[in-house]
Amino acid sequence: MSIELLSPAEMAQADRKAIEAGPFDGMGLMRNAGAAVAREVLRRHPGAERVHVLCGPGNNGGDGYVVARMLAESGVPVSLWASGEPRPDSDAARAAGECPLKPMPLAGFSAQAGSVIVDALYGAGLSRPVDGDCARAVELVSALGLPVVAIDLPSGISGESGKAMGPAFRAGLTVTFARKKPGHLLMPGREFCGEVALADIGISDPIIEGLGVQTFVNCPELWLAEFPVPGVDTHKYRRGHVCAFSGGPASTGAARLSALAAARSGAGAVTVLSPGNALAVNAMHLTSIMLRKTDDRDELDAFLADRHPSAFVLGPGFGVGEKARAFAMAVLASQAGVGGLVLDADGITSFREAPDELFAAAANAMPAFVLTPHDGEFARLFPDLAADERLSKPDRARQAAARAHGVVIAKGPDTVIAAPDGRAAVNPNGAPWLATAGSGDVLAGLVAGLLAQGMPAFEAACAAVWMHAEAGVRFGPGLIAEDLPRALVPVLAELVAMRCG
Ligand SMILES: NC(=O)C1=CN([C@@H]2O[C@H](COP(=O)(O)OP(=O)(O)OC[C@H]3O[C@@H](n4cnc5c(N)ncnc54)[C@H](O)[C@@H]3O)[C@@H](O)[C@H]2O)[C@@H](O)CC1
Ligand SMILES: Nc1ncnc2c1ncn2[C@@H]1O[C@H](COP(=O)(O)OP(=O)(O)O)[C@@H](O)[C@H]1O
Ligand SMILES: [K+]
Repeated sequence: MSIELLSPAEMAQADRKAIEAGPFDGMGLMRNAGAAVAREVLRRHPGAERVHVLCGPGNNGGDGYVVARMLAESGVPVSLWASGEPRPDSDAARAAGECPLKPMPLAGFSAQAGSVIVDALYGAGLSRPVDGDCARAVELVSALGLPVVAIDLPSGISGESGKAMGPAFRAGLTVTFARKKPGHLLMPGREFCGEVALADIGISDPIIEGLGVQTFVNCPELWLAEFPVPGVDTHKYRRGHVCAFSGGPASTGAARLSALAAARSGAGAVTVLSPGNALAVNAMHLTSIMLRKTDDRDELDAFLADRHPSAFVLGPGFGVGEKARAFAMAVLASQAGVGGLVLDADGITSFREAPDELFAAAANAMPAFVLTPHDGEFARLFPDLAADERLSKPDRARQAAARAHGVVIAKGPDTVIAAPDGRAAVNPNGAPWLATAGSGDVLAGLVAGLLAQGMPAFEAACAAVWMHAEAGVRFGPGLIAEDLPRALVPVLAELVAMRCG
């Protein structure tokens, strides 16, 4: 698997273990890294009039000296600029020694149109905002609009969090090594990296597997083995029964979007649980989806005992207040074999004054518990985590999941899915077409649909987020939430084929 996302500390550990295991020493890895970058520069910019290689004092700069040497050996005009001397006796110093070009001080850096920039100032070791000559170089390159190839990460971007620590290069291509880092996928890092190319520099898969990495790219490889495919002898209730709670007569559409998505995901039966005064409007718009009057806790308990549903969506269009809290608590307390509760939107907001009550109920619940907050909803349940600027999005989601005793889907352009056991996945395939009213309701229904089919909560949440994004991307401009359930069909077909093939 190459879906692990390595933190800078894990990458340094991989580096050490690879050197111990051989055959490459630190210098060998650095030569491999530099060679991979030089290859990409030659391939992507064959007509470059000049390549300016900007080297920092650490190993990222070391990679830069290798690139400068190899490009010069290939006959490319190269200018070499350094922000400082490498530490004596370091691999970077050796790489500088092997380079026939003498670096010029970065303070004097200038470049012309037609040039390409190789950013080897800082990579994984960036520990504070870039300033001084480096910040000036970032400004100049951006003012000239020159193409940038970044080594490992664009200087100024945190590999851990994707945050811009002050000025940062905007690369067209970032070449990274062994595995991607969270900062390549998290915003705004994803924007600053441009295309990310992964190069093998001789760090083997068993070394990465031995690191115990807990952060992953969210892609089918992560959850396909758990993806539900019905047996030939199945029947509709065995494929799972999802229920979506509807709001009042003026806000019923959201629950129907969740219901439709759950049905498309493969749940065999779906019921909208509606207040009595909204039954008529719901009935007008439902065909294969069932409808049942559910006005209070007694009616809900009767339904649970009578129909043994498998998963619930509570929140989309539901309204904020005591009724949402009571229904959520009833589902979590159910001993009737309910597989899961997805709490979204108004369901989340209803607990803003009493999140601990919700989390305590989830701790003792039989049903799996999944929360699907966007940033605003996240801050309502976890104000301290939302305000903590030191946390990366995956760490914030991980802590929230542990506290909530449930899986947290922290939504946005870089949706993160986290489990209470510390696993986190960063979604790579989101697109802005998904930012449309009701899109989150569809996602909540998809998660419930997969839970109802017996998929474990973390995998169900990851699969739903990926499928939702994939459907949105493929549909593209003009997407509205109503389109998403239908747009899922080809995505589902491919997943089922991959799973069975
Ligand atoms: N870990 C690995 O497996 C490999 C790493 N390689 C390269 O090594 C890089 C990491 O090297 P380093 O750990 O030396 O780190 P960097 O080269 O990114 O940073 C160098 C040093 O600069 C200092 N520094 C950080 N931010 C600064 C700032 N804003 N202003 C001034 N100084 C600052 C830090 O103390 C850091 O030690 C990777 O990004 C990659 O390019 C490659 O050589 C191949 C193998
Ligand atoms: N810029 C973006 N790029 C990719 N996905 C996005 C972006 N903005 C929002 N989304 C996704 O769209 C959905 C919006 O959900 P939500 O905010 O709950 O909206 P609603 O309540 O209207 O359905 C989420 O899945 C979110 O991850
Ligand atoms: K860099």
